[in-house]
Amino acid sequence: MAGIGQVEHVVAVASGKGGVGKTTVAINLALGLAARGFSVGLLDADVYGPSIPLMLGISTEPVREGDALVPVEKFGLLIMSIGFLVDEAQPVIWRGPMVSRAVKEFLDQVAWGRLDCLVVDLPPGTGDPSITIARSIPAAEVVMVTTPQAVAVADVRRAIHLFQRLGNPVTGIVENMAGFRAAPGAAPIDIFGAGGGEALSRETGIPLLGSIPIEPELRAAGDAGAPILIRSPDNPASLAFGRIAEQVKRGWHIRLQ
Ligand SMILES: Nc1ncnc2c1ncn2[C@@H]1O[C@H](COP(=O)(O)OP(=O)(O)OP(=O)(O)O)[C@@H](O)[C@H]1O
Repeated sequence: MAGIGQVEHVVAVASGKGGVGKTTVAINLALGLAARGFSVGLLDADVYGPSIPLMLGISTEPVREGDALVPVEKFGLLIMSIGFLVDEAQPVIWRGPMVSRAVKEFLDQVAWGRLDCLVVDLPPGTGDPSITIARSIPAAEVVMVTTPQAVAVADVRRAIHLFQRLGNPVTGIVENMAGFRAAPGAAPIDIFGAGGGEALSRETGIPLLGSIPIEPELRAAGDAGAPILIRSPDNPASLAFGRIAEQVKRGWHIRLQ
């Protein structure tokens, strides 16, 4: 069956600005949930820079069955990306209404079937696609990704207010690119500052789900199309993603009570 009618939970991963690691968090959160026994889909709705096919090393294309688009399977996830449908070398220059239409088509036409959770990688910021998804799935919970630095936190604050105004619960904050350790046990160097996620959590009352260190292996894993949670499950970043997946799962149980 096409659409998200049989999807139990939708987690939309958002950010206030680009390049903070939203896609990296979406991928590893999806894998962390799958590792905990859930059936998980991953939707790359980043219309302006769909990078999930590359970051997961996917070279196959989704097939059509009638009107429905069948997701590609990799690393135990069902995956659909706007990147499958556009030419890699061409810039995406769609305007607002087209973007909203494309996102709606994704939501309506992808044959997700029954899923415990669909993780959605939103475009950065608060543009049309983010608003379309938020409006189309009022029950989608939003997880905000930020770096520890004050300017990223200012953008994320604006994005949090937008989703809340649209009625989507913002259920967690993930701080990415926190302290870099040159060697295990070495003191962290706070390249992008420190404490932004915690401060934002205190200010907004939204729980900080976890903090991901700057990890060269994480960047290399993304470039190689082999996510860190699969490639190096014991890496500190992988362990942090595991704890974040655990927190997301706990949130579902708490809300059910
Ligand atoms: N904690 C980290 N340590 C090292 N590299 C990281 C970390 N998080 C993300 N990266 C790298 O930073 C780059 C940007 O990450 P990513 O594509 O996930 O960001 P994004 O917020 O989704 O960007 P976009 O604005 O394109 O949506 C990627 O090369 C990724 O591998």
